Amino acid sequence: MIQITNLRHRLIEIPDLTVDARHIAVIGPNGSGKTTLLSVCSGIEEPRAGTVRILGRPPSAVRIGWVGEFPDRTLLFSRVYDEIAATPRFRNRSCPETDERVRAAAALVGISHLRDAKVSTLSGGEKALVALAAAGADDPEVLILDEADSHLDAGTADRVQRVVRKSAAAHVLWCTQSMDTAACADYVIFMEGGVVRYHGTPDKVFAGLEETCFYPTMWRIRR
Ligand SMILES: Nc1ncnc2c1ncn2[C@@H]1O[C@H](COP(=O)(O)OP(=O)(O)OP(=O)(O)O)[C@@H](O)[C@H]1O
Repeated sequence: MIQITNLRHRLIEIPDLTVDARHIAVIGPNGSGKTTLLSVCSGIEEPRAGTVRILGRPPSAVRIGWVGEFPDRTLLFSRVYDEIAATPRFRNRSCPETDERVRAAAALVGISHLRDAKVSTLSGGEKALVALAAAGADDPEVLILDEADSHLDAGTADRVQRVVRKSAAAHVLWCTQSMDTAACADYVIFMEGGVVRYHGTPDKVFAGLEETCFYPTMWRIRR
């Protein structure tokens, strides 16, 4: 469960929000506060006021896998293998266990062939996949993805969706500009001007967005 109480940070103001769903999409216009909300939920930033509790704990006490929008800014190592191995190594896993985790995470994301590649030689989409493999390499309790699908072709974005759905994480918090992706979530949070304008099941949230550009294209076609 994710519980937000009296949260204020930059433009964000969320008095009270409790979400008990696994796959949560965060959507809304540019500048509405989506990344800010994800940063606070991941523990990257401490909120100015209020609290976030995930699985009953502050984010700093939760094992979180994070994939940012610009992997170029977050990938730390020059070799793909070392990037994926970083989390298990930081958690003092043994070398054989780390190796097993790296191989499994790379295979799951479909980048086994890139394990020994240099990060600098990868495309933007491949870097996003490396970041996803790294985020999932040490059994995160919560996966947080900030527009991780923004550089991916449709096929790769689909693969990422499938990988994320297979993850054993208790919550996947995913900010996306693809309303078709958001429509597949269990729960949707629509932000506008720093406040949560709508939240609930996709049916409920998109009912309020039917006349806007935020209505899923696939739903519009099917109507
Ligand atoms: N580090 C920062 N310091 C001050 N203001 C910031 C910082 N990061 C973001 N902001 C401001 O907070 C507001 C919300 O930004 P945020 O990145 O959370 O929006 P967003 O909904 O994720 O936008 P986008 O869809 O464009 O990525 C913006 O007005 C932005 O200028």
